Amino acid sequence: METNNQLGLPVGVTLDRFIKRSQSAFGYATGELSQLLRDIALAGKIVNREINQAGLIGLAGSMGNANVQGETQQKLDVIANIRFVRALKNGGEACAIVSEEEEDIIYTGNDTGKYVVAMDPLDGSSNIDVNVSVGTIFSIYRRVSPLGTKATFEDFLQGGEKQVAAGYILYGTSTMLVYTTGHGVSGFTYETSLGEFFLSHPDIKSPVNGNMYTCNDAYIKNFPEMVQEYIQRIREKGCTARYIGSMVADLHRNLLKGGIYLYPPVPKTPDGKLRLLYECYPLAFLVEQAGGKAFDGNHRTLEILPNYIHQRSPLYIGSAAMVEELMKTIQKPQELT
Ligand SMILES: O=P(O)(O)OC[C@H]1O[C@](O)(COP(=O)(O)O)[C@@H](O)[C@@H]1O
Ligand SMILES: [Mg+2]
Ligand SMILES: [Mg+2]
Repeated sequence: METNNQLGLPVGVTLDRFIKRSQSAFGYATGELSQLLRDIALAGKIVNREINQAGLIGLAGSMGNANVQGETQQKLDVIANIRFVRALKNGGEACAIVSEEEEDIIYTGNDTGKYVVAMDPLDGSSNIDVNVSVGTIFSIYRRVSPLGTKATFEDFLQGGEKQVAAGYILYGTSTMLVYTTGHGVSGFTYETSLGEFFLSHPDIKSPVNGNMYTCNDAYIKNFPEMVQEYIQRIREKGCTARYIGSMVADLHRNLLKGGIYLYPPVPKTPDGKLRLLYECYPLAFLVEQAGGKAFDGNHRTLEILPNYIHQRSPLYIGSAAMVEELMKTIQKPQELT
């Protein structure tokens, strides 16, 4: 029976039992982080149900207004945001939230909460109405501001290496929760009739190499020259292209099968499109924990210093050997000068 060798727990164990065992094994003994992970899983179950029935319960389509990113908000972007904020408020462990869907810090009223959460409530919004996989991404920090006070920007701008937990929920052919607390990566599959997440992917290790690259082909001609050179070279080596357009779904495939996801700076988004706090950092933490790598073209993603809660960043992430080869290619001209 395949087990999570660090905890010795078999496939099929419930998320709750896994969290309990992790709490004692990895010393986050006071239980608040465990409860926070449970609150996120609970909100994920509710959002899963609403995504599945969106077309029946009037949740398809756009809200008609734009979020802080200037992107049109889909109804499910807003609903997912409401569900996660409510679950974190009621859970009591998070004192504040940064969400893709809201400009400012969201105060939960739990000023004694030890944690702050940055989240992308619904990732892959362009795919919502066409029944293609979408996701939720979350990142958790222990606050640095004093307990009992209002959280501050500093609590969110600690840098990717200060994350205590991160992960995603993938609403796909099956619904999965995949997360890390810095002790490896485990995946749980949601069993709808029992309403439970069960361990299905213990100790996920990303293949060192892969034969898939993932980027929006329409933008390639505007990619940095060396990135274009790298893509051309791996194509000639037989790499195939896969692009769902929902980062969580694309990353999950590459995490399990091997591959590289690229979202370079392009004229439309010169700083990259993806958001550092609730897309790049959490996925970089998770991919590194699975043996992969993540860069912005110059720096390791987790070492990028944040200065704004909705800051964007280029992202190259995936199988270690593929990302390393890309980094060497990007840095080659600099070495030659
Ligand atoms: O449409 P593009 O430019 O290819 O961008 C697709 C990327 O943008 C995203 O949709 C951004 O995330 P949101 O949907 O949360 O805004 C990623 O999931 C996806 O990889
Ligand atoms: Mg997103
Ligand atoms: Mg989103």
